[in-house]
Amino acid sequence: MSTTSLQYSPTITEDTLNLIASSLSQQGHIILKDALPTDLIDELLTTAINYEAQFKRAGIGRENQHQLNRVVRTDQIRWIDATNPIEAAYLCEMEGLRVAMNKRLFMGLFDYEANFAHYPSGAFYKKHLDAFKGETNRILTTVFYLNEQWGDTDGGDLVIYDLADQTLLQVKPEAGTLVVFLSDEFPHEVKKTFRDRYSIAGWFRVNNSSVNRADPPL
Ligand SMILES: O=C(O)CCC(=O)C(=O)O
Ligand SMILES: [Fe+2]
Repeated sequence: MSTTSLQYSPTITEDTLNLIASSLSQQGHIILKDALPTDLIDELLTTAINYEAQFKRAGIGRENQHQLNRVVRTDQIRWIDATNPIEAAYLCEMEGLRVAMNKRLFMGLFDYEANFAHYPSGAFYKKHLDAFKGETNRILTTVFYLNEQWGDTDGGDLVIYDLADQTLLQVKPEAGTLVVFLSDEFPHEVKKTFRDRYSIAGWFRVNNSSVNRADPPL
């Protein structure tokens, strides 16, 4: 089936979903190679490149901290547009993952937000956590890579640490690789890249009203 079809259905198998669930519950992270169909990867990469003009400098925290932001990260992002069939196909895959993790791990994941990211040569993202315990509705991070034939000297590795700052994993941003980890447990960084590096970063979230708010309100 064409990935541009409106009838797109998720392709991740039950076996793989079981593997993801058991790995998340035991280690809190998983790296999957060749996670999605190659024609979808190609179309996502083409989409990212074609919409280059819409990418904006990525920020962290408040806008008035932009100087600081440039020290922390130098990538450019564009939020996923669900009206584009290619991007909708990616969201459909992630929706399958969301439902499967809720069913297997009772995670209560409510929705998903995601952006394309472009790291031009020289770009990086210093070590950070995507979420802080009790302060966020981001629960589970996903990163999906779109880069064909990533070489050993191309840089741009994702390095994942534990909360004691020990290196756990080093991941090449190779097309088809999907990384999933608990957002508040794994500091991570993107090493300086030496060629254009394209990815989709996303976060499964719990319902906002269940975080940071008294229930019922006082
Ligand atoms: O692209 C990556 O490997 C990770 C990106 C990341 O950490 C983020 O966008 O929060
Ligand atoms: Fe991150």
